[in-house]
Amino acid sequence: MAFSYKPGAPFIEGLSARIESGSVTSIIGPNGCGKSTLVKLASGLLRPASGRVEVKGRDTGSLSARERARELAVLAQSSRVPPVSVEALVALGRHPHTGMGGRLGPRDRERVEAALERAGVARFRDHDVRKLSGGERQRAFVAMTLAQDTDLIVLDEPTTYLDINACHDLMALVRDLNRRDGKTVAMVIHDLDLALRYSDRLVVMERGRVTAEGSAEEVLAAGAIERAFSMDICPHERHRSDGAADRGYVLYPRL
Ligand SMILES: Nc1ncnc2c1ncn2[C@@H]1O[C@H](COP(=O)(O)OP(=O)(O)OP(=O)(O)O)[C@@H](O)[C@H]1O
Repeated sequence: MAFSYKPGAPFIEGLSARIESGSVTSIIGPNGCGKSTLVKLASGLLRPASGRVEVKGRDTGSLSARERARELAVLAQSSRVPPVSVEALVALGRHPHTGMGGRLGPRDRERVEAALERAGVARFRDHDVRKLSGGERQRAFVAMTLAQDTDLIVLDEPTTYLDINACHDLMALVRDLNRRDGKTVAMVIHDLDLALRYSDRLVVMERGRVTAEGSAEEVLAAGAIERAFSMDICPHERHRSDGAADRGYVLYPRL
């Protein structure tokens, strides 16, 4: 795939990336490497100069916005916070499915209810989204994407502004949506520790290119993360009382 913001100055050239069905995939890379551009190309907000984005083998460029929104739900980086209740926000996720006038039918209401419950925000249904904490608000937005009822969910920097507990909470929800509900999740994420811990696959980007793809072990073995960020990464394990091991990663700036 190729894409330029300015004519004659291709920013993305020869890019190819794959989000495996049934996986949680993190897209990582330094600021400005093109992660959000890739999300916008996937969501149809931008059009590639050449190449295509396929979802389940269908070229999304040939789909209408409504058809595309039934295939993939995208939570953009700076989602505006509308002055509505949590329930009304989640109902917006049904937009690609509702008929003329956008009125919700029984099935839509069922889906909204399920999404509120699934994301753990049903108790906030009547709250103004603007008055929620960062973590609660992000869950409300995830509920909105769930209401869209797609197999593929794309999250652009979902943990921005969240404290460490809210980050792990949200990642646990993402993993649960993947494991229990069979959602395929692709997310752009800056926190490498979260990316390495919670993803099945990683896509590493640098300067508009994908430099590595694969499991955490594979991209670490290839040295792709160290190269992209000029950091040294030291894995470490903590053995829990139940015998299981938690694996974490410590990153050191290269001297
Ligand atoms: N609308 C635009 N017009 C021109 N250039 C743009 C536009 N949007 C992004 N760019 C440029 O494209 C490059 C990639 O931006 P992008 O937002 O995709 O990076 P990113 O990897 O998501 O960065 P970050 O981690 O900082 O969010 C940057 O150099 C950016 O300045």
